Amino acid sequence: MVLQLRLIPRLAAAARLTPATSCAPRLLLRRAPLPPALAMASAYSAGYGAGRRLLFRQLFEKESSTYTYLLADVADPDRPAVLIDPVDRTVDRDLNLIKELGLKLVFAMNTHVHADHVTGTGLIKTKVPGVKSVISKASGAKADHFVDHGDKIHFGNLFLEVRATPGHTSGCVTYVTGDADGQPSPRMAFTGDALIIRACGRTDFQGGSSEQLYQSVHSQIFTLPKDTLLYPAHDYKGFTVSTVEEEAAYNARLTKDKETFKTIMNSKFSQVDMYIWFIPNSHISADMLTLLAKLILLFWDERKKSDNLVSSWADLNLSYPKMMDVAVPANLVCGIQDPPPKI
Ligand SMILES: N[C@@H](CCC(=O)N[C@@H](CSS)C(=O)NCC(=O)O)C(=O)O
Repeated sequence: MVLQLRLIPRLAAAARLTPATSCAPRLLLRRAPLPPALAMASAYSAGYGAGRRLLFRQLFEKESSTYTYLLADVADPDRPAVLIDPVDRTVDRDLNLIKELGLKLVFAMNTHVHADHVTGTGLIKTKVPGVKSVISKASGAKADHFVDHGDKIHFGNLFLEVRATPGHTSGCVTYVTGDADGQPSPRMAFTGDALIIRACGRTDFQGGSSEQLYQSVHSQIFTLPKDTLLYPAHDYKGFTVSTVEEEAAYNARLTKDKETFKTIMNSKFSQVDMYIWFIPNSHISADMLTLLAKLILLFWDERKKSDNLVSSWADLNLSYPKMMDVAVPANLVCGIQDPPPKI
């Protein structure tokens, strides 16, 4: 009896029956099991009824804590797929998965020019002919296809809408699943580094602007339906997904008013500014200078705590990404130089 009860929900899922109808064993056995690929697709897809066509995977690259996203229309006979923010180090893993699932990769897209890892888009193009790389026009990077705010990227009967969300870099975009019948429900937003779960991307290089980032998130992400699933390009704390409702309530930086947000985002600079002012204006020994610097930092930390401005979640004390000098120039050309022309 116990065995039977355990089996019924599984069989019902395989036969796509609701639990309410699953109590009739006759019905359970009438339907042949789904072919493995389709059964897998429905287990990891979103949407309802005929719109149940999205296959979705979240993939992780551990050196840079980057998420790559795979989306495919498995109801289309060609099973067209897109990859968002692939990393060069994990290209083979991603392409093997795509092959195993019988998908046809059409677009390798970036949310922005990354500073902490080399994009996999160029490498993918050398391994899978016909794949087109995609990035925003505002990024200034090279690609096959440039997007602007409001554009749509179609793969089969699914599409992603492009929303400009500058601030982390001047060319950042968020890709959002379509708002139409047959598109995934709830919607899904791939925020790049504009929004990280309970945090956001830094704004201290690559044309970053805290003013712009605040505006971008509040106007382009927090205005999406509350149940929209948010998928960032990075996570450093072990989170995988959030929602608009959750981030609008609990994001340690973006729930603050704009001026407080700007203070949080620029806090590292405030410390640096103090050193820059202090050093040429002092005639004291190096030891004394170090002691004073420590006292200033201590005072600064205490002030932050007492102001209750920033929780440990929000605190920005970031050194430049280790790979920045390599990653940025490489990512401006799709992560890989074009092969020299054959003469
Ligand atoms: N330590 C890492 C870089 C960490 C970092 O700066 N992450 C960026 C996104 S990648 S440019 C960021 O915006 N972080 C915001 C945050 O609050 O963590 C390395 O050396 O690569």
